[in-house]
Order: sequence, then structure tokens, then C-alpha cells
Amino acid sequence: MTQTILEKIKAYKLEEIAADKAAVPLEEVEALAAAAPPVRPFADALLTASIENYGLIAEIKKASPSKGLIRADFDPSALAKAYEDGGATCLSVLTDTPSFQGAKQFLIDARAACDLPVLRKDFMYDTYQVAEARSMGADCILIIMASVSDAQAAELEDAATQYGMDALIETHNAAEVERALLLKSRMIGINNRNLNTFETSLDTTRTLSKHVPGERMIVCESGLNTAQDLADMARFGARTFLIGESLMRQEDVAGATRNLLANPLRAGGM
Ligand SMILES: O=C(O)c1ccccc1NCC(=O)[C@H](O)[C@H](O)COP(=O)(O)O
Repeated sequence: MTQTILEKIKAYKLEEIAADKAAVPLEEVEALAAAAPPVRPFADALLTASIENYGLIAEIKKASPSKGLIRADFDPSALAKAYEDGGATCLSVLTDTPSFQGAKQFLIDARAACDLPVLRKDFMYDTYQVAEARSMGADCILIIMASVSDAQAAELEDAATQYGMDALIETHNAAEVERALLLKSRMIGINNRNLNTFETSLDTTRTLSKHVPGERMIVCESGLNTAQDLADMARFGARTFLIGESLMRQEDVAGATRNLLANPLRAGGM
């Protein structure tokens, strides 16, 4: 039987975690996490930004399984600064190497170059990775409901909370939203990318947003290209966005980020 992309990623990730644990024992990672720079509030920053305008998690993404290489001229520090200058609220940094050409060092460099809170964008299965995320300086982790059980999700979320970090809970369908709501995290990600076909459709957010109660924050993820897309999604209750590829393909990343955040609803243009 052919494996799905998440199954393939999980297989190499579990090997990677075992190798990392052998190379750097948990106690050492925990000591590094305890010495890491203080946590920057991630969800709070998004909430504040989304009251005034939109919250934007701008992603530092070199490549992807669906698109291959996205940006050849890739300097995480410069990109982090450009995103901050353009008005992004938070950063997302891919640390997975085999599928996204990401690196742990990218997160460390990006965070050091700006004052924004940072999400470790990776496939999390083990609380060891949460300690590792904090040791790099991450302020938030991603929990993908499609790749973990309810018990694993709760365990990862608890570990993040113990470090004072936030967790973004990612969903792709109504059943996953229902499971995500059993957790405590405020941020419910709705990913518009179908992980089997890699196609993106904003209809996913249009459909799933009604399953998310008002006290949680919808983070609309993937396939967002224009300010109009954001305004469209805002009508469905999403005022916080996670955007990678469309910004990564721009020469002037700060300018493109600024243009994306020019909210036509606020300007009275809609
Ligand atoms: O981006 C992919 O091709 C991908 C494939 C398999 C699993 C996850 C994938 N992407 C992770 C993401 O969630 C996105 O990087 C993020 O939402 C930003 O999406 P985009 O703005 O479309 O780059």
C-alpha cells in the first residue's frame, strides 16, 4: 500500500528523534531549554494584532514537498527582519530538513534577528522535540491532529505549557476540529492544504470555521496569496493567517508583507 506524505514523514521523523536522543540526551536538552531566552508570548501577540487588524504568522520556508525549491536566495535572518519590517506578528520557521530543506539553526538565526515570537514548524511526536524547540528559543509548537492520537496531542500540549510556550493545533477536517477542541490551546489552525493531493482550497476554512467556537482563535493556514484572500477569510471568522509560499516568492518580502496586511475591510473598501 502506498504511504501518505504524513506516514512517510512520520517514519523518518521517528528515526531522527531516536538519533537525536542518542546524540543529545534529554537532560542536556532540558538544561539548554532552561537557559534559553525568555518566551515571547505568541498567541497573545496574535490576539492583539487581530483586534486591530489581522494577525500574521509569516513563514520562513525554503522548499516544500508540493513545490520543491521555493526560494534559492535564502537568508533566515534577513527574511525574519523583512517580515518584522513588513508588519508580521509572529514567525513560523520550518526546521524539518528532508521535506522542507529547513534547519534548527534557521530558527535560532531568525529569532535572534528580530523581536517576533517564533513557531517551530515541524512534525511533533515526542516531548523530546518540545524541549528541543524551547532550547532553540521557540515560543510555540505545532501539533498536527492528523499525525497524533488525542493522548499524544495532550502530552505535547502539556509539555509546551510547562515551558510557557503556546501550541498551534492544526486541523484538516471536522473530526480533527472536534478532537482539537478537547485540548486547551486557544489557537485552532485550519489548513487549506489537502495532504493527499497537496491542493489548497480556501473552501476548507469556509466549511470548518463554523465548527470552531468564538472563544478559540482560528488560524487560517496555506494557499493564501492576496489581501483579498484575507478579507474573504475574515468574513468566515479567521483574522489570523499563516502564510509561507506567496511571501517567500517575493523579491521585496517586507513590501509584500505590508501590502498583504493592507486590510480592505478596515479601509472601508469592501
Ligand atoms: O507545503 C507543503 O507542501 C506541505 C506538504 C505536506 C505537509 C505540510 C506542508 N506544508 C506545511 C504548511 O502547513 C505550510 O507550510 C503553511 O501552512 C504555509 O502554507 P503556504 O502559504 O501555502 O506555503
